[in-house]
Amino acid sequence: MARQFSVKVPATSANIGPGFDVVGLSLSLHLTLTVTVPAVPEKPHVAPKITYTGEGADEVPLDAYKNLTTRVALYVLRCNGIRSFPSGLKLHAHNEIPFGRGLGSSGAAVIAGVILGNELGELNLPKERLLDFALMVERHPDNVTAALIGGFVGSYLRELDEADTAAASVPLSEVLPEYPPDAGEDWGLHPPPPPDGIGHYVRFGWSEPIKAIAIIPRFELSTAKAREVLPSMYTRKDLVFNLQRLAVLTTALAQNPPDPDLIYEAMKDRIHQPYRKTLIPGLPEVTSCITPTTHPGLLGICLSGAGPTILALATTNFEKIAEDARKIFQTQGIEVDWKLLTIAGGSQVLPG
Ligand SMILES: Nc1ncnc2c1ncn2[C@@H]1O[C@H](COP(=O)(O)OP(=O)(O)O)[C@@H](O)[C@H]1O
Ligand SMILES: N[C@@H](CCOP(=O)(O)O)C(=O)O
Repeated sequence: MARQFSVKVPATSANIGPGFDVVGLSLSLHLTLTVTVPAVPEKPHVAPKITYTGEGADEVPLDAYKNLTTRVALYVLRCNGIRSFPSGLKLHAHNEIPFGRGLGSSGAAVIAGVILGNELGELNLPKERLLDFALMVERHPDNVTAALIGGFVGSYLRELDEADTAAASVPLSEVLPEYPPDAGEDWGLHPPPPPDGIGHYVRFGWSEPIKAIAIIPRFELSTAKAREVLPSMYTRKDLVFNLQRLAVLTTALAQNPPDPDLIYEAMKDRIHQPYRKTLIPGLPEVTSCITPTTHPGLLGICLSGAGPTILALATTNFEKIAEDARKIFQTQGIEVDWKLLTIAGGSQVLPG
């Protein structure tokens, strides 16, 4: 009998204001893979057949050697001595996470790929090792860690020794090489495996009544582009501003009832949002005009990941908050969609 399983990975919102590259929150939109492995491998080797529905369906490659998720799976397999996908593999992806909006679509695709590789190779790798593989592709830990573990998660990258630094710094083009068409079983190069224990994390508490409103502009902004505008040096004043807020925020979001005055201020940022406002017209207006005073029920508001989505955390009044944000964006000529989301669990592998 063919083996069937599915892999379900949540969207994430990274940073939550002051936690740039440090914290992430998993949200109730998912990328789901449904996988079928034939009982008897087809001979000669048959390349995977991918079908795809949902967000990104008009642009995502269906060639397993070009698709991000399957390339990551192949990286995991090849690092573990398995040279190719099982012959005749079938994979359907259904994606609810919009591309390039700051809701962790690439992080979810990478985690889905790592888990897919682990399952196809029956490798039984622990979560910590799965994270190592993900960090070789997505090099900031906030999205991938929250997508893997679930909930409100903080993470850091271990300081590596010289050899591990070299191993972890290989270019992405070596981790995910350009595979020739029909790379199949005979393709030669071995990718560099990740060093052990790159990423470390902790899951914070989350106060049950807090929901997330994602206000999603109808344009894409690639994370790479939104990172290019950031400076490489910061003043001590700005660093301390963020550190003070992040220290308070991680506990404040677990308190019941949550304190809007504490959280609104603790979700402010001076490390990334001020620089990204040039790419997201309306960002400063939305984050400063919608407050717990003007919109009771609001706790805090920030850029989601690298943007352009805005994340508002609130306990009530969701529609008013979202519609007023929409009006502000409209004054800048930007249309938005919004979704009320809950905090999701981590990635899962389900039978059948
Ligand atoms: N499900 C997916 N399958 C394949 N590629 C994906 C998938 N999701 C995202 N990607 C890739 O990641 C890109 C978006 O990544 P990024 O710029 O980091 O934005 P974000 O992660 O904030 O959505 C997409 O343009 C696409 O190339
Ligand atoms: N810390 C990163 C997070 C990027 O998240 P994404 O969801 O936009 O990919 C950053 O702010 O660059």
